[in-house]
Amino acid sequence: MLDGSGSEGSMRSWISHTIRGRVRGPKWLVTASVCALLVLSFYHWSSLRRHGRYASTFVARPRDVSELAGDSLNTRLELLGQTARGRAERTRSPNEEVQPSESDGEDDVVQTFLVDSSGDSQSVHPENQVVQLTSAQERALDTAMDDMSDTKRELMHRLFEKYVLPATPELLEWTPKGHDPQDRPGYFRPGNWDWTMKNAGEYDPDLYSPPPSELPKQRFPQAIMIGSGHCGTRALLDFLQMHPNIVVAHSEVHFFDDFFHKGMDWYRGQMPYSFSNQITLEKSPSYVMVPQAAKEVYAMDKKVKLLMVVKDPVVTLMSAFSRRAPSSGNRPIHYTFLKLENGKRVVNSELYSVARGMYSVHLKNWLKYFPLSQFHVLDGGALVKEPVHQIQTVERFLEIPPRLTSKNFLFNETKGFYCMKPFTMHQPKCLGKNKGRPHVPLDPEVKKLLYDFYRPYNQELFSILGKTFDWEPKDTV
Ligand SMILES: Nc1ncnc2c1ncn2[C@@H]1O[C@H](COP(=O)(O)OS(=O)(=O)O)[C@@H](OP(=O)(O)O)[C@H]1O
Repeated sequence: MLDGSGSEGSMRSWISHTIRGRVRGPKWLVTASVCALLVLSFYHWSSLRRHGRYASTFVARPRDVSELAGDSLNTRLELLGQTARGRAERTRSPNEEVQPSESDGEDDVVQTFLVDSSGDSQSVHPENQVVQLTSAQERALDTAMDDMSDTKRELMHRLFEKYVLPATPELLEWTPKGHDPQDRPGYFRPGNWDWTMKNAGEYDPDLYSPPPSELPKQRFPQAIMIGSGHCGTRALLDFLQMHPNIVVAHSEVHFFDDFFHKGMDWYRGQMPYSFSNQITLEKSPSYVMVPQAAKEVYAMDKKVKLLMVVKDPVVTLMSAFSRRAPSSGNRPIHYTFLKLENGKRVVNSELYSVARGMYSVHLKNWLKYFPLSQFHVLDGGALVKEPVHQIQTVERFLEIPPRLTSKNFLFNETKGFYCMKPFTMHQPKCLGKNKGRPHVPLDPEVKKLLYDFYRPYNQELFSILGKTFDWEPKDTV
Protein backbone atom coordinates (compact mmCIF):
# COMPACT_ATOMS: atom_id res chain seq x y z
CA MET A 1 0.00 0.00 0.00
CA LEU A 2 1.21 3.47 -0.74
CA ASP A 3 0.92 5.33 2.53
CA GLY A 4 3.65 7.87 2.05
CA SER A 5 5.79 6.38 4.80
CA GLY A 6 8.21 4.50 2.55
CA SER A 7 11.55 5.87 1.40
CA GLU A 8 11.97 7.45 -2.02
CA GLY A 9 13.71 4.24 -3.19
CA SER A 10 10.91 1.96 -2.09
CA MET A 11 8.30 4.20 -3.70
CA ARG A 12 10.22 4.06 -6.99
CA SER A 13 10.42 0.29 -6.77
CA TRP A 14 6.68 0.11 -5.92
CA ILE A 15 5.90 2.20 -8.97
CA SER A 16 8.03 0.11 -11.30
CA HIS A 17 6.76 -3.10 -9.75
CA THR A 18 3.12 -2.11 -10.04
CA ILE A 19 3.20 -1.01 -13.60
CA ARG A 20 5.67 -3.51 -14.98
CA GLY A 21 4.01 -5.85 -17.41
CA ARG A 22 0.96 -3.58 -17.90
CA VAL A 23 2.48 -0.61 -19.61
CA ARG A 24 5.19 -0.83 -22.21
CA GLY A 25 7.60 2.03 -22.92
CA PRO A 26 10.73 3.70 -21.57
CA LYS A 27 11.00 3.49 -17.78
CA TRP A 28 11.50 7.24 -17.27
CA LEU A 29 8.35 8.03 -19.24
CA VAL A 30 6.26 5.65 -17.21
CA THR A 31 7.68 7.00 -13.93
CA ALA A 32 7.01 10.57 -15.02
CA SER A 33 3.40 9.72 -15.96
CA VAL A 34 2.72 8.09 -12.64
CA CYS A 35 4.21 11.06 -10.77
CA ALA A 36 2.01 13.43 -12.79
CA LEU A 37 -0.98 11.29 -11.92
CA LEU A 38 -0.12 11.44 -8.24
CA VAL A 39 0.29 15.20 -8.34
CA LEU A 40 -3.09 15.56 -10.09
CA SER A 41 -4.80 13.28 -7.59
CA PHE A 42 -3.36 15.27 -4.71
CA TYR A 43 -4.57 18.49 -6.30
CA HIS A 44 -8.03 17.04 -6.82
CA TRP A 45 -8.16 15.79 -3.22
CA SER A 46 -7.03 19.11 -1.81
CA SER A 47 -9.50 21.02 -3.97
CA LEU A 48 -12.31 18.83 -2.69
CA ARG A 49 -11.21 19.60 0.83
CA ARG A 50 -11.32 23.28 0.10
CA HIS A 51 -15.02 23.20 -0.88
CA GLY A 52 -17.06 24.58 1.94
CA ARG A 53 -14.30 26.87 3.08
CA TYR A 54 -14.14 30.39 1.88
CA ALA A 55 -11.56 31.01 -0.75
CA SER A 56 -9.78 34.29 -0.49
CA THR A 57 -9.83 35.38 -4.13
CA PHE A 58 -12.22 35.06 -7.00
CA VAL A 59 -11.86 36.53 -10.39
CA ALA A 60 -15.27 35.76 -11.86
CA ARG A 61 -18.43 37.62 -11.10
CA PRO A 62 -21.70 35.71 -10.85
CA ARG A 63 -22.87 37.25 -14.06
CA ASP A 64 -19.83 35.91 -15.86
CA VAL A 65 -20.49 32.54 -14.34
CA SER A 66 -24.06 32.75 -15.47
CA GLU A 67 -23.08 33.87 -18.95
CA LEU A 68 -20.51 31.13 -19.24
CA ALA A 69 -22.77 28.43 -18.01
CA GLY A 70 -25.79 29.69 -19.96
CA ASP A 71 -29.08 27.89 -19.48
CA SER A 72 -27.54 24.98 -17.70
CA LEU A 73 -26.79 27.29 -14.81
CA ASN A 74 -30.50 27.74 -14.24
CA THR A 75 -30.82 24.02 -13.74
CA ARG A 76 -28.03 24.14 -11.24
CA LEU A 77 -29.62 27.05 -9.48
CA GLU A 78 -32.83 25.10 -9.22
CA LEU A 79 -30.90 22.31 -7.56
CA LEU A 80 -29.34 24.86 -5.28
CA GLY A 81 -32.83 26.11 -4.48
CA GLN A 82 -33.92 22.65 -3.44
CA THR A 83 -30.82 22.21 -1.34
CA ALA A 84 -31.37 25.60 0.23
CA ARG A 85 -34.95 24.82 1.10
CA GLY A 86 -34.02 21.44 2.55
CA ARG A 87 -31.31 23.01 4.63
CA ALA A 88 -33.51 25.77 5.94
CA GLU A 89 -36.22 23.33 6.94
CA ARG A 90 -33.75 21.09 8.69
CA THR A 91 -32.02 23.87 10.59
CA ARG A 92 -35.21 25.26 12.08
CA SER A 93 -36.12 23.73 15.42
CA PRO A 94 -39.66 22.27 15.60
CA ASN A 95 -41.18 25.02 17.76
CA GLU A 96 -39.33 27.87 16.11
CA GLU A 97 -41.49 30.04 13.88
CA VAL A 98 -40.65 32.55 11.24
CA GLN A 99 -41.65 35.94 12.59
CA PRO A 100 -44.48 37.52 10.65
CA SER A 101 -43.54 40.88 9.22
CA GLU A 102 -45.43 43.91 10.49
CA SER A 103 -43.80 46.21 8.00
CA ASP A 104 -44.79 46.70 4.39
CA GLY A 105 -42.47 43.84 3.53
CA GLU A 106 -39.34 45.97 3.25
CA ASP A 107 -37.73 44.34 6.26
CA ASP A 108 -38.79 40.76 5.69
CA VAL A 109 -35.36 39.67 4.65
CA VAL A 110 -33.71 40.81 7.82
CA GLN A 111 -36.49 39.84 10.21
CA THR A 112 -36.94 36.28 9.16
CA PHE A 113 -33.40 35.21 9.37
CA LEU A 114 -32.36 37.07 12.42
CA VAL A 115 -34.71 35.02 14.55
CA ASP A 116 -32.33 32.65 16.28
CA SER A 117 -32.77 30.26 19.15
CA SER A 118 -31.62 32.86 21.70
CA GLY A 119 -34.35 35.20 20.49
CA ASP A 120 -31.80 37.99 20.24
CA SER A 121 -32.60 39.20 16.79
CA GLN A 122 -30.73 42.51 16.75
CA SER A 123 -27.25 41.50 17.75
CA VAL A 124 -26.80 38.69 15.26
CA HIS A 125 -24.19 39.61 12.73
CA PRO A 126 -24.68 38.20 9.22
CA GLU A 127 -21.27 36.56 9.54
CA ASN A 128 -22.68 34.38 12.31
CA GLN A 129 -25.52 33.26 10.12
CA VAL A 130 -23.17 31.28 7.91
CA VAL A 131 -24.50 27.78 7.56
CA GLN A 132 -22.10 24.88 7.31
CA LEU A 133 -23.36 22.34 4.84
CA THR A 134 -23.59 18.69 5.76
CA SER A 135 -21.38 16.39 3.73
CA ALA A 136 -24.46 15.11 1.85
CA GLN A 137 -25.33 18.68 0.90
CA GLU A 138 -21.73 19.30 -0.06
CA ARG A 139 -21.97 16.35 -2.42
CA ALA A 140 -25.29 17.55 -3.81
CA LEU A 141 -23.76 20.92 -4.53
CA ASP A 142 -20.73 19.33 -6.13
CA THR A 143 -22.94 17.20 -8.33
CA ALA A 144 -25.01 20.19 -9.28
CA MET A 145 -21.92 22.06 -10.32
CA ASP A 146 -19.64 19.24 -11.33
CA ASP A 147 -18.53 20.66 -14.63
CA MET A 148 -17.68 24.03 -13.15
CA SER A 149 -14.11 24.92 -12.42
CA ASP A 150 -12.95 24.83 -8.81
CA THR A 151 -12.97 28.59 -8.66
CA LYS A 152 -16.56 28.87 -9.74
CA ARG A 153 -17.63 26.04 -7.50
CA GLU A 154 -16.01 27.67 -4.52
CA LEU A 155 -17.71 30.88 -5.46
CA MET A 156 -21.09 29.17 -5.51
CA HIS A 157 -20.45 27.57 -2.15
CA ARG A 158 -19.44 30.80 -0.61
CA LEU A 159 -22.38 32.75 -1.97
CA PHE A 160 -24.77 30.05 -0.98
CA GLU A 161 -23.59 29.72 2.58
CA LYS A 162 -22.86 33.31 3.33
CA TYR A 163 -25.66 35.08 1.51
CA VAL A 164 -28.27 32.86 -0.08
CA LEU A 165 -29.64 31.28 3.04
CA PRO A 166 -29.42 34.26 5.37
CA ALA A 167 -30.91 36.78 2.96
CA THR A 168 -33.44 34.82 0.99
CA PRO A 169 -36.33 33.67 3.14
CA GLU A 170 -38.40 33.32 -0.03
CA LEU A 171 -36.54 30.10 -0.63
CA LEU A 172 -38.65 28.55 2.09
CA GLU A 173 -41.73 29.07 0.00
CA TRP A 174 -40.31 28.86 -3.47
CA THR A 175 -40.74 25.86 -5.73
CA PRO A 176 -38.41 26.02 -8.68
CA LYS A 177 -40.54 24.25 -11.28
CA GLY A 178 -43.06 26.12 -13.38
CA HIS A 179 -41.75 29.60 -12.55
CA ASP A 180 -40.91 32.22 -15.07
CA PRO A 181 -37.15 32.88 -14.60
CA GLN A 182 -38.07 36.56 -14.17
CA ASP A 183 -40.09 35.62 -11.11
CA ARG A 184 -37.30 33.74 -9.38
CA PRO A 185 -36.37 35.16 -6.01
CA GLY A 186 -33.43 37.53 -6.16
CA TYR A 187 -30.45 35.21 -6.04
CA PHE A 188 -31.93 32.72 -8.43
CA ARG A 189 -32.35 35.20 -11.22
CA PRO A 190 -28.96 35.19 -12.94
CA GLY A 191 -29.36 38.85 -13.83
CA ASN A 192 -29.31 39.72 -10.16
CA TRP A 193 -26.07 38.13 -9.27
CA ASP A 194 -23.83 41.10 -9.73
CA TRP A 195 -24.32 42.52 -6.31
CA THR A 196 -23.14 39.36 -4.63
CA MET A 197 -19.58 39.65 -5.79
CA LYS A 198 -19.60 43.19 -4.60
CA ASN A 199 -20.35 41.96 -1.14
CA ALA A 200 -18.59 38.64 -1.11
CA GLY A 201 -15.33 40.06 0.10
CA GLU A 202 -13.91 40.99 -3.27
CA TYR A 203 -13.31 44.57 -2.44
CA ASP A 204 -10.45 46.00 -0.55
CA PRO A 205 -12.12 47.50 2.56
CA ASP A 206 -10.71 50.86 1.48
CA LEU A 207 -12.94 50.61 -1.58
CA TYR A 208 -16.10 49.28 -0.03
CA SER A 209 -17.53 47.53 3.01
CA PRO A 210 -21.18 46.80 3.71
CA PRO A 211 -22.51 48.34 6.92
CA PRO A 212 -21.90 45.96 9.82
CA SER A 213 -24.79 43.83 11.07
CA GLU A 214 -26.82 44.38 7.95
CA LEU A 215 -28.25 41.87 5.53
CA PRO A 216 -28.91 43.02 1.99
CA LYS A 217 -32.41 43.48 0.65
CA GLN A 218 -34.18 44.46 -2.54
CA ARG A 219 -35.03 48.14 -2.80
CA PHE A 220 -36.75 50.42 -5.26
CA PRO A 221 -34.17 52.14 -7.44
CA GLN A 222 -32.81 55.42 -6.20
CA ALA A 223 -31.59 56.14 -9.73
CA ILE A 224 -33.14 55.28 -13.09
CA MET A 225 -31.59 55.53 -16.54
CA ILE A 226 -34.62 56.60 -18.54
CA GLY A 227 -33.05 56.83 -22.01
CA SER A 228 -32.24 56.94 -24.74
CA GLY A 229 -31.96 53.80 -26.82
CA HIS A 230 -28.85 53.37 -29.00
CA CYS A 231 -27.07 56.20 -27.19
CA GLY A 232 -24.76 54.07 -25.03
CA THR A 233 -27.07 53.19 -22.15
CA ARG A 234 -25.65 49.67 -21.77
CA ALA A 235 -22.12 51.04 -21.71
CA LEU A 236 -23.07 53.54 -19.01
CA LEU A 237 -24.86 50.90 -16.94
CA ASP A 238 -22.01 48.40 -17.17
CA PHE A 239 -19.42 51.07 -16.43
CA LEU A 240 -21.35 52.20 -13.35
CA GLN A 241 -21.78 48.64 -12.24
CA MET A 242 -18.06 48.54 -11.56
CA HIS A 243 -18.62 51.04 -8.78
CA PRO A 244 -18.88 49.28 -5.42
CA ASN A 245 -21.61 51.62 -4.23
CA ILE A 246 -23.88 50.87 -7.17
CA VAL A 247 -25.92 47.75 -7.84
CA VAL A 248 -27.79 47.43 -11.10
CA ALA A 249 -30.73 45.44 -12.39
CA HIS A 250 -28.95 43.66 -15.17
CA SER A 251 -31.90 43.21 -17.54
CA GLU A 252 -34.01 46.13 -18.66
CA VAL A 253 -37.04 46.07 -16.38
CA HIS A 254 -39.54 48.11 -18.47
CA PHE A 255 -41.87 48.42 -15.52
CA PHE A 256 -43.10 51.94 -16.20
CA ASP A 257 -43.85 51.26 -19.83
CA ASP A 258 -44.68 47.56 -20.23
CA PHE A 259 -45.21 45.86 -16.89
CA PHE A 260 -46.86 48.45 -14.69
CA HIS A 261 -49.84 46.12 -14.24
CA LYS A 262 -47.57 43.71 -12.33
CA GLY A 263 -47.49 46.08 -9.38
CA MET A 264 -44.86 47.73 -7.21
CA ASP A 265 -43.87 44.56 -5.35
CA TRP A 266 -43.02 42.91 -8.63
CA TYR A 267 -40.94 45.93 -9.55
CA ARG A 268 -38.95 45.81 -6.35
CA GLY A 269 -38.56 42.07 -6.86
CA GLN A 270 -36.70 42.78 -10.10
CA MET A 271 -34.01 44.69 -8.26
CA PRO A 272 -30.76 43.18 -7.11
CA TYR A 273 -30.06 42.94 -3.40
CA SER A 274 -28.25 45.91 -1.95
CA PHE A 275 -26.90 47.29 1.27
CA SER A 276 -27.99 50.66 2.57
CA ASN A 277 -24.74 52.29 1.44
CA GLN A 278 -25.40 51.29 -2.19
CA ILE A 279 -27.53 52.87 -4.87
CA THR A 280 -29.86 50.64 -6.86
CA LEU A 281 -29.96 51.57 -10.53
CA GLU A 282 -32.16 50.27 -13.30
CA LYS A 283 -32.18 51.21 -16.97
CA SER A 284 -35.07 51.01 -19.37
CA PRO A 285 -34.18 53.34 -22.23
CA SER A 286 -37.72 53.70 -23.54
CA TYR A 287 -39.10 55.30 -20.35
CA VAL A 288 -38.09 58.70 -21.59
CA MET A 289 -40.55 58.52 -24.47
CA VAL A 290 -43.53 57.59 -22.28
CA PRO A 291 -45.12 60.67 -20.62
CA GLN A 292 -47.14 58.44 -18.27
CA ALA A 293 -43.89 56.88 -17.02
CA ALA A 294 -42.73 60.28 -15.73
CA LYS A 295 -45.89 60.59 -13.66
CA GLU A 296 -45.59 57.07 -12.28
CA VAL A 297 -41.91 57.39 -11.42
CA TYR A 298 -42.74 60.63 -9.61
CA ALA A 299 -45.48 58.85 -7.65
CA MET A 300 -42.95 56.20 -6.63
CA ASP A 301 -40.20 58.58 -5.53
CA LYS A 302 -40.12 62.26 -6.27
CA LYS A 303 -36.45 62.45 -5.26
CA VAL A 304 -35.24 59.73 -7.63
CA LYS A 305 -32.18 60.64 -9.70
CA LEU A 306 -32.62 60.41 -13.45
CA LEU A 307 -29.87 59.59 -15.89
CA MET A 308 -30.31 60.26 -19.57
CA VAL A 309 -27.81 59.47 -22.29
CA VAL A 310 -28.31 61.37 -25.54
CA LYS A 311 -26.24 61.19 -28.69
CA ASP A 312 -26.14 62.82 -32.09
CA PRO A 313 -29.61 61.65 -33.22
CA VAL A 314 -28.44 60.93 -36.75
CA VAL A 315 -25.72 58.63 -35.43
CA THR A 316 -28.33 56.98 -33.20
CA LEU A 317 -30.59 56.45 -36.18
CA MET A 318 -27.73 54.89 -38.10
CA SER A 319 -27.03 52.65 -35.12
CA ALA A 320 -30.62 51.38 -35.18
CA PHE A 321 -30.54 51.06 -38.97
CA SER A 322 -27.24 49.19 -38.99
CA ARG A 323 -28.43 46.74 -36.38
CA ARG A 324 -31.53 46.06 -38.43
CA ALA A 325 -29.77 46.09 -41.80
CA PRO A 326 -29.18 42.33 -42.19
CA SER A 327 -32.84 41.47 -41.59
CA SER A 328 -34.18 44.36 -43.70
CA GLY A 329 -32.26 43.10 -46.72
CA ASN A 330 -30.11 46.26 -46.79
CA ARG A 331 -32.97 48.51 -47.83
CA PRO A 332 -31.58 52.00 -48.44
CA ILE A 333 -32.08 54.31 -45.49
CA HIS A 334 -34.30 56.79 -47.35
CA TYR A 335 -36.95 54.09 -47.76
CA THR A 336 -36.80 53.48 -44.06
CA PHE A 337 -36.79 56.94 -42.47
CA LEU A 338 -38.21 59.26 -45.10
CA LYS A 339 -41.69 59.69 -46.49
CA LEU A 340 -43.13 61.56 -49.47
CA GLU A 341 -44.99 64.79 -48.72
CA ASN A 342 -46.28 66.92 -51.60
CA GLY A 343 -43.92 65.06 -53.91
CA LYS A 344 -40.92 65.81 -51.68
CA ARG A 345 -38.90 63.45 -49.50
CA VAL A 346 -39.10 64.48 -45.84
CA VAL A 347 -38.12 62.82 -42.57
CA ASN A 348 -40.88 60.63 -41.19
CA SER A 349 -41.19 61.81 -37.59
CA GLU A 350 -43.96 59.33 -36.87
CA LEU A 351 -41.45 56.52 -36.79
CA TYR A 352 -40.36 55.45 -33.32
CA SER A 353 -36.67 55.42 -34.21
CA VAL A 354 -36.88 58.94 -35.66
CA ALA A 355 -38.92 60.27 -32.74
CA ARG A 356 -36.39 58.82 -30.28
CA GLY A 357 -33.85 61.47 -31.31
CA MET A 358 -36.25 64.37 -30.59
CA TYR A 359 -34.81 64.48 -27.08
CA SER A 360 -36.12 67.91 -26.10
CA VAL A 361 -39.71 66.83 -26.69
CA HIS A 362 -39.34 63.89 -24.31
CA LEU A 363 -37.30 65.71 -21.71
CA LYS A 364 -39.92 68.46 -21.51
CA ASN A 365 -42.53 65.84 -20.53
CA TRP A 366 -40.36 64.71 -17.63
CA LEU A 367 -39.62 68.27 -16.59
CA LYS A 368 -43.32 68.67 -15.82
CA TYR A 369 -42.66 66.46 -12.78
CA PHE A 370 -38.97 66.70 -11.91
CA PRO A 371 -36.66 69.72 -11.66
CA LEU A 372 -33.69 69.80 -14.02
CA SER A 373 -31.35 69.36 -11.05
CA GLN A 374 -32.60 65.78 -10.72
CA PHE A 375 -31.40 64.91 -14.23
CA HIS A 376 -27.93 64.14 -15.44
CA VAL A 377 -27.90 64.28 -19.22
CA LEU A 378 -24.71 63.09 -20.81
CA ASP A 379 -23.50 62.83 -24.35
CA GLY A 380 -23.12 59.24 -25.56
CA GLY A 381 -20.49 60.37 -28.07
CA ALA A 382 -18.34 61.69 -25.23
CA LEU A 383 -18.94 58.47 -23.31
CA VAL A 384 -17.35 56.54 -26.18
CA LYS A 385 -14.33 58.86 -26.38
CA GLU A 386 -13.65 59.73 -22.74
CA PRO A 387 -15.49 57.30 -20.46
CA VAL A 388 -13.43 58.12 -17.37
CA HIS A 389 -14.33 61.79 -17.36
CA GLN A 390 -18.00 61.05 -18.08
CA ILE A 391 -18.26 58.42 -15.37
CA GLN A 392 -16.70 60.75 -12.86
CA THR A 393 -19.39 63.35 -13.57
CA VAL A 394 -21.99 60.66 -12.86
CA GLU A 395 -20.28 59.73 -9.58
CA ARG A 396 -20.58 63.34 -8.51
CA PHE A 397 -24.21 63.54 -9.61
CA LEU A 398 -25.08 60.39 -7.66
CA GLU A 399 -23.09 61.67 -4.68
CA ILE A 400 -21.12 58.45 -4.29
CA PRO A 401 -17.43 58.22 -3.40
CA PRO A 402 -15.09 58.74 -6.36
CA ARG A 403 -13.82 55.26 -7.16
CA LEU A 404 -13.61 54.75 -10.92
CA THR A 405 -10.42 55.86 -12.60
CA SER A 406 -8.51 55.29 -15.83
CA LYS A 407 -7.43 51.94 -14.37
CA ASN A 408 -10.99 50.72 -14.86
CA PHE A 409 -11.08 51.51 -18.59
CA LEU A 410 -8.80 50.00 -21.22
CA PHE A 411 -9.01 50.91 -24.88
CA ASN A 412 -9.41 47.84 -27.07
CA GLU A 413 -7.84 48.49 -30.50
CA THR A 414 -9.66 45.61 -32.16
CA LYS A 415 -13.10 46.65 -30.95
CA GLY A 416 -12.34 50.33 -31.26
CA PHE A 417 -14.01 51.02 -27.91
CA TYR A 418 -13.09 51.16 -24.27
CA CYS A 419 -13.55 47.95 -22.31
CA MET A 420 -13.95 47.59 -18.56
CA LYS A 421 -11.55 46.44 -15.92
CA PRO A 422 -13.71 45.95 -12.82
CA PHE A 423 -12.05 45.69 -9.42
CA THR A 424 -13.30 42.13 -9.15
CA MET A 425 -11.81 40.81 -12.39
CA HIS A 426 -8.31 40.18 -13.66
CA GLN A 427 -9.22 40.37 -17.35
CA PRO A 428 -10.84 43.35 -19.02
CA LYS A 429 -14.37 42.81 -20.28
CA CYS A 430 -15.84 44.45 -23.37
CA LEU A 431 -19.46 45.08 -24.22
CA GLY A 432 -21.19 42.41 -26.32
CA LYS A 433 -20.76 41.97 -30.07
CA ASN A 434 -23.95 43.86 -30.89
CA LYS A 435 -22.55 47.02 -29.28
CA GLY A 436 -20.12 49.02 -31.33
CA ARG A 437 -20.91 47.62 -34.78
CA PRO A 438 -19.81 49.48 -37.90
CA HIS A 439 -22.56 51.68 -39.33
CA VAL A 440 -23.68 51.56 -42.94
CA PRO A 441 -22.65 54.71 -44.89
CA LEU A 442 -25.24 57.45 -45.17
CA ASP A 443 -26.22 58.97 -48.48
CA PRO A 444 -25.17 62.72 -48.38
CA GLU A 445 -28.62 63.94 -49.44
CA VAL A 446 -30.38 61.90 -46.74
CA LYS A 447 -27.77 62.95 -44.21
CA LYS A 448 -28.50 66.62 -44.83
CA LEU A 449 -32.24 66.05 -44.55
CA LEU A 450 -31.78 64.29 -41.23
CA TYR A 451 -29.47 66.93 -39.73
CA ASP A 452 -31.81 69.69 -40.87
CA PHE A 453 -34.72 67.88 -39.27
CA TYR A 454 -33.04 67.36 -35.90
CA ARG A 455 -31.33 70.79 -35.64
CA PRO A 456 -34.23 72.66 -33.94
CA TYR A 457 -34.76 69.85 -31.44
CA ASN A 458 -31.06 69.77 -30.64
CA GLN A 459 -30.99 73.55 -30.16
CA GLU A 460 -33.96 73.33 -27.82
CA LEU A 461 -32.24 70.58 -25.82
CA PHE A 462 -29.05 72.63 -25.51
CA SER A 463 -30.97 75.63 -24.31
CA ILE A 464 -32.80 73.56 -21.67
CA LEU A 465 -29.52 72.07 -20.46
CA GLY A 466 -27.49 75.26 -20.77
CA LYS A 467 -24.73 73.40 -22.60
CA THR A 468 -24.10 72.15 -26.13
CA PHE A 469 -22.84 68.89 -27.55
CA ASP A 470 -20.72 68.78 -30.67
CA TRP A 471 -23.12 66.93 -32.96
CA GLU A 472 -23.12 68.95 -36.15
CA PRO A 473 -20.81 67.53 -38.84
CA LYS A 474 -19.08 70.30 -40.76
CA ASP A 475 -20.46 69.19 -44.17
CA THR A 476 -24.12 69.69 -43.28
CA VAL A 477 -24.17 73.26 -41.91
N1 LIG B 1 -17.39 51.06 -24.63
C1 LIG B 1 -18.32 50.80 -25.54
N2 LIG B 1 -18.33 49.62 -26.18
C2 LIG B 1 -19.29 49.37 -27.11
N3 LIG B 1 -20.28 50.22 -27.45
C3 LIG B 1 -20.30 51.40 -26.84
C4 LIG B 1 -19.33 51.74 -25.86
N4 LIG B 1 -19.60 52.98 -25.42
C5 LIG B 1 -20.67 53.39 -26.08
N5 LIG B 1 -21.09 52.45 -26.94
C6 LIG B 1 -22.23 52.64 -27.84
O1 LIG B 1 -23.41 52.06 -27.31
C7 LIG B 1 -24.29 51.95 -28.44
C8 LIG B 1 -25.47 51.11 -28.07
O2 LIG B 1 -26.28 51.90 -27.23
P1 LIG B 1 -27.31 51.28 -26.21
O3 LIG B 1 -26.63 50.32 -25.32
O4 LIG B 1 -28.00 52.41 -25.56
O5 LIG B 1 -28.30 50.50 -27.16
S1 LIG B 1 -29.66 49.81 -26.76
O6 LIG B 1 -30.71 50.75 -27.06
O7 LIG B 1 -29.65 49.45 -25.35
O8 LIG B 1 -29.74 48.64 -27.62
C9 LIG B 1 -23.41 51.37 -29.50
O9 LIG B 1 -23.96 51.70 -30.75
P2 LIG B 1 -23.47 51.03 -32.10
O10 LIG B 1 -22.10 51.61 -32.35
O11 LIG B 1 -24.43 51.45 -33.13
O12 LIG B 1 -23.46 49.56 -31.88
C10 LIG B 1 -22.05 52.03 -29.23
O13 LIG B 1 -21.76 53.08 -30.09
